[in-house]
Amino acid sequence: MKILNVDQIRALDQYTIQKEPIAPLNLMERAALAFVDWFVDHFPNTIPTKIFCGLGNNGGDGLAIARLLLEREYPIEVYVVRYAPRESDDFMHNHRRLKLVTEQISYVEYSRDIPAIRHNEVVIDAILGSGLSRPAEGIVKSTIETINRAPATVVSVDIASGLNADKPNDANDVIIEPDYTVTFQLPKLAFVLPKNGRYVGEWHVVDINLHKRYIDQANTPYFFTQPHEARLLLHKRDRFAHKGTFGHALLLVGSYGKIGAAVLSAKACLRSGVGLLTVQVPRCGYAVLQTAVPEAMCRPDGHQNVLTGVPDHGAGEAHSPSPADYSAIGIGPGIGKASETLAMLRDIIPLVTKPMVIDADALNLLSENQDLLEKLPPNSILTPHPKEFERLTQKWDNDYQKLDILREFAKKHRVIVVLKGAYSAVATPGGEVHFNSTGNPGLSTGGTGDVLTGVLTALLAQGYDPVEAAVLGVFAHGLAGDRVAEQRGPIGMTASDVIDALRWD
Ligand SMILES: NC(=O)C1=CN([C@@H]2O[C@H](COP(=O)(O)OP(=O)(O)OC[C@H]3O[C@@H](n4cnc5c(N)ncnc54)[C@H](O)[C@@H]3O)[C@@H](O)[C@H]2O)[C@@H](O)CC1
Ligand SMILES: Nc1ncnc2c1ncn2[C@@H]1O[C@H](COP(=O)(O)OP(=O)(O)O)[C@@H](O)[C@H]1O
Ligand SMILES: [K+]
Repeated sequence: MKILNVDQIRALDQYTIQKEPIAPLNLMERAALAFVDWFVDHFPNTIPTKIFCGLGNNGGDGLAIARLLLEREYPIEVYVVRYAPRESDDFMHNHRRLKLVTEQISYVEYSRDIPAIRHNEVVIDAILGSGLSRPAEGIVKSTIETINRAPATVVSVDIASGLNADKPNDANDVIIEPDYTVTFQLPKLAFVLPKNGRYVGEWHVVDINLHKRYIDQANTPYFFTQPHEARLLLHKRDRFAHKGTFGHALLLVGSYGKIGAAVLSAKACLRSGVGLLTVQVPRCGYAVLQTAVPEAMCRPDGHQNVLTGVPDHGAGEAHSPSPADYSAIGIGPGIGKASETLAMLRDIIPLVTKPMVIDADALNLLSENQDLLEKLPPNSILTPHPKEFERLTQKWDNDYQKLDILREFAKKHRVIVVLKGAYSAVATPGGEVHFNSTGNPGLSTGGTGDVLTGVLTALLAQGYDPVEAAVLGVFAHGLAGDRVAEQRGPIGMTASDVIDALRWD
């Protein structure tokens, strides 16, 4: 699903009005109906509901929503926040229509007009929508502050009043902090950015049938991965497949005290469909790995505690792993930053020609030795969390600047970057960013990143296109986390649970 900017959303509305064609007022009615369908599924018509409307089309939506909810016998009170002398045409139409069915419209011009809001009430916020052009001030600001202080449940129409849909807000902007946002047709970029969490709440997209042709043709770097889109990426298995069909992965993982990371990534790799798996761990991890992951072959490193890439000659290993023997290589979980391990990276990276997966301390070593970035095989997948990404690049002032840095980095180094977190962002060398739709805060626990490395390495080994591997792998990893959260709640989730919950159908 595409994420469009405000100008494009406005153009999409106009395109729909002209090409469907549909009168603007009827389009507003369709939007209000879609909101109301969602609302009646979530709130019974016994809860007192206050609707705050601005004077633009978001306010017009609010008035239409009020009328439709009154028809459904919701106890509604309507407040029009009069911040300006002029209303939009469709606001005025809906105002007239609403006045035919209720006397209950109040006008908020001064602070004393703002009603008290109690805890058992619902507030519908239709003050300002995507037409926001400046920070909330005066009576708009006071109303927003009152709503934010109130103990009620708040639902924003389209977008929280005061929140910019596609650019940063100022630190002292006053913005509605809703429990829910019900948005029209497509998500806004603001919804997937960490700093906006409290200004979005739980968000839902409702379909209002805006014109598909415009959406199909619209240019945007931003996408939101939906379940059916991820599922389309999944390779079907041939009835006559054999284990050679699904590639041979090599994981270079673990150090003394972090062999668990090696085990987690290895298990996840096997649970993600790889044909064969070899894991190289320091000698101290040999017995652990052979016991915990019997399906994997294990190459002990020559070093007792850290990876050096030099084989353990005592174990009959004559050669360092030759990258050409493997269909994909994953490096990083638990490896630490020993100088011998850096030397291993320096040896191996220039020899690898196929895309590889780079995570954790391998990323940190790259940050400190940026010349290595130039040597990465094109389309390699880097999986930093925000701190690791900052070390690779620079500090950012806001989430939008972070996205610019992310896209620039992926383009410049011709790599795929999975910037992890809620709505993990997969940036491609072509400049696109795919935000993931699965996952939950239960995944914020040690080892889940190691699991992701195993998943992605398995997909590359099976011959997935690297961008598709990243989008699909991140989606499946988050979905596994969602399954665990559903079964046992998010709080007690472990990385091992996530591995067990991986499914590929
Ligand atoms: N155009 C359409 O066909 C549709 C529009 N829809 C609704 O329309 C909304 C966008 O409508 P508008 O473009 O009228 O935008 P708004 O409803 O956000 O209002 C914009 C108006 O408020 C003023 N304004 C902006 N920031 C302000 C501030 N901080 N304080 C006071 N006034 C401010 C602007 O100058 C403009 O006059 C969407 O969010 C959505 O709710 C939906 O009905 C779907 C269809
Ligand atoms: N709030 C969240 N919502 C969704 N996914 C999350 C959230 N917090 C963390 N995750 C996911 O959990 C994983 C954590 O990875 P990482 O930070 O590398 O952990 P570790 O290094 O302990 O393995 C990433 O895939 C990330 O996207
Ligand atoms: K709003």
